[in-house]
Amino acid sequence: MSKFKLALVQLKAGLDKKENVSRALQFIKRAVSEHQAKVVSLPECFNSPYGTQYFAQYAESIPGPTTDALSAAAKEHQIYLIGGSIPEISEKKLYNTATVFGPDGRLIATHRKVHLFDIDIPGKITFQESAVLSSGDKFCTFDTEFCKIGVAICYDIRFAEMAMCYANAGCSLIVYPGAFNMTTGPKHWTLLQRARAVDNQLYVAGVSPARDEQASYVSYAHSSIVNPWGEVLVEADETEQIIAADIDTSLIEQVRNQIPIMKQRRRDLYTLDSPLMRL
Ligand SMILES: NC(=O)CC(=O)C(=O)O
Repeated sequence: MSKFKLALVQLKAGLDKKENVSRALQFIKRAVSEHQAKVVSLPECFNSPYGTQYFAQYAESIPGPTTDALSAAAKEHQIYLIGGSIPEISEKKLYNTATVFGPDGRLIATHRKVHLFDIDIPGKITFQESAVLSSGDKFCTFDTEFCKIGVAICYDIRFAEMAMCYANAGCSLIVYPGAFNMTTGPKHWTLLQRARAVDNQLYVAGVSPARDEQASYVSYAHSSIVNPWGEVLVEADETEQIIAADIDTSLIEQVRNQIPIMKQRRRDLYTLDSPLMRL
């Protein structure tokens, strides 16, 4: 059983990459000083605007200037830092990639968005990440002294199977840096976080960029933290801010004992074992 403070930084990312990174660092400092956070997450594409036209222009290799800054921040504040995501370039391919740094500043995990955001809702939104990005082909979990944590990015949240694999691997919390939009966000963003939390009886956090009405892609924002009952513990509005909540792993045990779906699974009828999760 353990308890720790998780803080999410709902950052407003603009066109100036250096400015985005430097503001992210200021917010990380505040998350620690004002909320005593032990785990901090930034949003999807925190060092660039979100959009297929931006990925190549803002892409960096990992390690690179942005992730070097994250590593130093994690070490300075002695926290686990989930670096939202950044456009990554590797061997001429572009990825939407999250990095995770431990309290010693070491890169302990990376996640390349596995499910690319390709949708077409006529008259509302058409988006095709796969026109520019390549998808990742690995899952991402990391261990802390508090619990095991899973990371996935935005559209990945729509795939219940992935969250189940993370739960099956022992995660107590799944963090989704994500930038839902003004069409799908109001309908699905919080609902999906609550659904993944209830399906798996664990904590779920969604961390979004703040809304910028002038941007070509307008983020819904509303970062939130949901408990294993599927209750929203804290939810941001659309503005730039930090939200934080206690993650208490004893509640997971309690819920799983009271509603024991984890033990009642009919594994003779279906499988949850991904080869990626044989850790
Ligand atoms: N931006 C995304 O990756 C996902 C999204 O906005 C949605 O699923 O809706």
